[in-house]
Amino acid sequence: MLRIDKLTKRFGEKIAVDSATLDIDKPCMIGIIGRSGAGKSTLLRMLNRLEDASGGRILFDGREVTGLKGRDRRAWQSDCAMIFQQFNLVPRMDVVSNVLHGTLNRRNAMATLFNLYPMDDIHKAIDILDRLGIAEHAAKRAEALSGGQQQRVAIARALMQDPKIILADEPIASLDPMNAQTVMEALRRIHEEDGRTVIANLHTLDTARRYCDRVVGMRDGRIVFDGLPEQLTTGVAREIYGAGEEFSEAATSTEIETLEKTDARRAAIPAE
Ligand SMILES: Nc1ncnc2c1ncn2[C@@H]1O[C@H](COP(=O)(O)OP(=O)(O)OP(=O)(O)O)[C@@H](O)[C@H]1O
Repeated sequence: MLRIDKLTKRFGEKIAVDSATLDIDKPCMIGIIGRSGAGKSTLLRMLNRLEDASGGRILFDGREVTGLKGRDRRAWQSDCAMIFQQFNLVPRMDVVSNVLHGTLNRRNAMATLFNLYPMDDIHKAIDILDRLGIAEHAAKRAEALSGGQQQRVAIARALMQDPKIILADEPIASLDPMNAQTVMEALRRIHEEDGRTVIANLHTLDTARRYCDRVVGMRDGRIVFDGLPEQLTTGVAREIYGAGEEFSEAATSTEIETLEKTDARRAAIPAE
């Protein structure tokens, strides 16, 4: 299905992604972990062709996408929709219009200029919002919604493109634990119910373990781990993060239960 072959990105002297190779042979949910600067965002941006590769290839269903230009490149970008940490919505625009923006690639300039959307698309947008549990907010301005709701609007906009792959760059990094859970559950459902592949950069290990079928670890631009969530032991995590004995998973957690456990443990320690 998706093959990444020795994909490399250089920024001057800096090698941000160093000969990354990945084979995804069936739809799945993949979490990419690694410390800040490991190359996770650059890898996703190359996959989506927001960034050109310096070397290597990306193949989807046997077709090379690394060199696509113009309309073909835009078609590929529709096939692998991207969502971002900061949602990238138009804050003052209503939720439905933000979702309909997902169809921009296939609409002509005049229709876009006058905000003319086919009725079918409007119904589809509302159905998607309903599926994500936020249809009641359809008429509100995006900026009036909570972070978790805004991220679900961004997911709805991505789904409007009917993508085969969803690339999520730190989708929950700006969210509180409750909203983070809702967004991760939405991404998981989209994978399970629609058979879409989801590749998400995540900064917490327990999120990767809990929601993903496969975890990829990056360090200094290289893929240093590619395995099942249960293989991601604390020792392996230390290797990926280049951390010592002081490395604590709970400290990086956004999962409600882990936080509660940590809080309970803290509460049990008598004050000095
Ligand atoms: N446009 C750019 N120009 C120069 N260097 C860049 C550029 N984009 C990324 N880099 C560098 O490439 C390396 C990888 O960055 P990248 O953002 O992919 O890492 P990351 O793992 O996603 O980190 P974070 O979690 O902080 O976003 C970093 O050293 C970064 O400074």
